[in-house]
Amino acid sequence: MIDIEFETLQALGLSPLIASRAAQLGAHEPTSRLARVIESQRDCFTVHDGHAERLARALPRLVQQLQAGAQALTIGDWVSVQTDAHEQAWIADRVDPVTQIARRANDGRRQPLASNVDTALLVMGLDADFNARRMERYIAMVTACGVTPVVVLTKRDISPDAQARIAEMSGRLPPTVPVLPVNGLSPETCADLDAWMRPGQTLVVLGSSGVGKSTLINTLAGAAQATGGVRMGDGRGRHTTTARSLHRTALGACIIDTPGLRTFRPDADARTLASSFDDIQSLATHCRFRDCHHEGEPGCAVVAHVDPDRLDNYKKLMRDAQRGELTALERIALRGKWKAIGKAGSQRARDKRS
Ligand SMILES: Nc1nc2c(ncn2[C@@H]2O[C@H](COP(=O)(O)OP(=O)(O)OP(=O)(O)O)[C@@H](O)[C@H]2O)c(=O)[nH]1
Ligand SMILES: [Zn+2]
Repeated sequence: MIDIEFETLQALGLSPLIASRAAQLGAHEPTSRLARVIESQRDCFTVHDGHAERLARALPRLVQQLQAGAQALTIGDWVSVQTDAHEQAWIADRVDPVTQIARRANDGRRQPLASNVDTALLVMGLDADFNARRMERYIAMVTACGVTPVVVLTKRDISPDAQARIAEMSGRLPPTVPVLPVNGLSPETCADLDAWMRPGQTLVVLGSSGVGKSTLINTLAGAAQATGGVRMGDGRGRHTTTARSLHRTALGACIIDTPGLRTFRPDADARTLASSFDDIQSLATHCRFRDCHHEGEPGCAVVAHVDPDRLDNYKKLMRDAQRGELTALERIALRGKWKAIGKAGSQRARDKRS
């Protein structure tokens, strides 16, 4: 069995659930240690075992095993690391993640963004970046992964439309989703986020490029230096967001930085995605017709109470997700059908002209 120093590793986000899963990993080697992936490059990882960080590669056996399950190692994963005779560190096993945020790449492949995350800080600027629809999609994506969404609206100090935009966002989201307007540069932001930053917690920061993700992390982690905490992921004291990295914060939580993320295709089915629109779903039970499409039917409770743009966004997300659930063959058949319809249409147009 692998040796686990719970207290030491809790500072890196180890929870009792992950520790019990890790305890079931076979220790192939006496040198095996539990560690967390705190930075991921292309095929090399920085892992931290609570004492020191080091570079490690994954054993080809593990890479193949993960690939077979459409998985890959990613930042936040807990792994067992062994050292060979040349002092090279190898990742031999991975603990099944408790949560994982993933998206679908354009080619349909599953792309994990971060593992073992409790809370996602969904960062959006109150300036030109502001887009409530995109925020709803972020919320659906992380909720579907079992991660708690917290909306962080940055640049409240410099945006003339801040008040109206804060009201718009809080007005259309269900009250279960916290909306926090902040000035990411101000240390007061730490207090606003206090509730999600307890020791053992892991947060991920998601949002478009330039919205203030790094600024927020610097503010949250910066205080760590004052209290003697360790800042990880970047030994040079300068922050770059070309790769993902995990940082410790003053309050004991870990926080994962990601490069700007504008578009994503959620990796979840329609029903799972719908869970972040439970306001719509519970209102739908009050519609007069059981199969109401909320498109102007009489006695529709949804249209009467939900922001119309939010409802549109919900419908679009459901359509996208259902499309995503089609198998490759079904997609080809569907494309063939549309092509045939298009051809028939242009033939009709030609017939008309001649
Ligand atoms: N006034 C003000 N400026 C902010 C705030 N948040 C971020 N900024 C500024 O916005 C710019 C972009 O912030 P970053 O933290 O680099 O943005 P990012 O999201 O990490 O960007 P990427 O690394 O490209 O993904 C910087 O000049 C910050 O100083 C805020 O709340 N108020
Ligand atoms: Zn209805």
